[in-house]
Amino acid sequence: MTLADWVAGAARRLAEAGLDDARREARVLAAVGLGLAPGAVLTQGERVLSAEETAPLAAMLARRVAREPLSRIVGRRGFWTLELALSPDTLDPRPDTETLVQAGLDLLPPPAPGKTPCLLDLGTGSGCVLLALLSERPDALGVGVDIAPGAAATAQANARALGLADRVLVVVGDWLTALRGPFDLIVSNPPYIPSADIAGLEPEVRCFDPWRALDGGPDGLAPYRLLAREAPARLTPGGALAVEVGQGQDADVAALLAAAGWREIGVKQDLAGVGRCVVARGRQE
Ligand SMILES: C[S@@+](CC[C@H](N)C(=O)[O-])C[C@H]1O[C@@H](n2cnc3c(N)ncnc32)[C@H](O)[C@@H]1O
Repeated sequence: MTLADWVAGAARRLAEAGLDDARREARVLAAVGLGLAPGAVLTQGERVLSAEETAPLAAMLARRVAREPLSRIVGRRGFWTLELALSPDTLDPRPDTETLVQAGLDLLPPPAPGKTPCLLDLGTGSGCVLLALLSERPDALGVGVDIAPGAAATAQANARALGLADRVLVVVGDWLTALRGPFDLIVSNPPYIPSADIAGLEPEVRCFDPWRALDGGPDGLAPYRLLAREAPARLTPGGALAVEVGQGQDADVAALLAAAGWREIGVKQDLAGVGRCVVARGRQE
């Protein structure tokens, strides 16, 4: 079988499995499985594949037909400027979450001699948000918290692989329970899907992202209520909070922060113009 034959057959099976971009995905699977640059799949179409080459490709194709996301099959995801490892306990980081990174960077005080900004990322998952922030701010230290030990281990491994481990502490914990702070910036992309909506999500999400990374309680807002109540005591005076929100949740989250006494509340939009992130400052004193 040639590479072009394999790609054509894989694209057919992926289309039958309901994937929109089946041909491109088939090419990516072939490139990853054979260790080729994506363009080489097109230029090497006549290459004859050996049985040693087609067996792992078939295994990868079967996983994608079962709607496992490509990033999980490959085990890695590009986020911000970083390349991150994933594990079954981590959410697959989404491009929209880069809005939270930018919001966090905008809220931090500018670098100053003798100052070490301290950041906290609640529900760190792969560590994507925290590590992106630290990669941009070499003067800062960061703590990542996750309730899933496997996620915390992956975040720590990502910190090591990116050369950031000496500025990162990852702990297993339940939100703010074990932490006193104070932090200059708290960021979080908490689970925010209303529990009853999870069953209706795409298979890539409901079958492969961990349930704890999705379930935000009956109305999806439970983690924001907790953060609105408990985060102020862990911030430096004038310290800031930035949280990612689901589509349509920005006004509700802004309102519950306002009710809890937060100041300078604002909404940041993602590239599609969706209110994706709510920012606020804690007490001045
Ligand atoms: C939506 S995911 C975000 C992961 C990562 N920050 C990202 O943006 O890709 C939410 C994360 O919160 C974690 N989590 C859920 N409940 C938690 C809790 N009670 N305390 C700490 N972390 C929690 C989940 O394990 C998951 O990693």
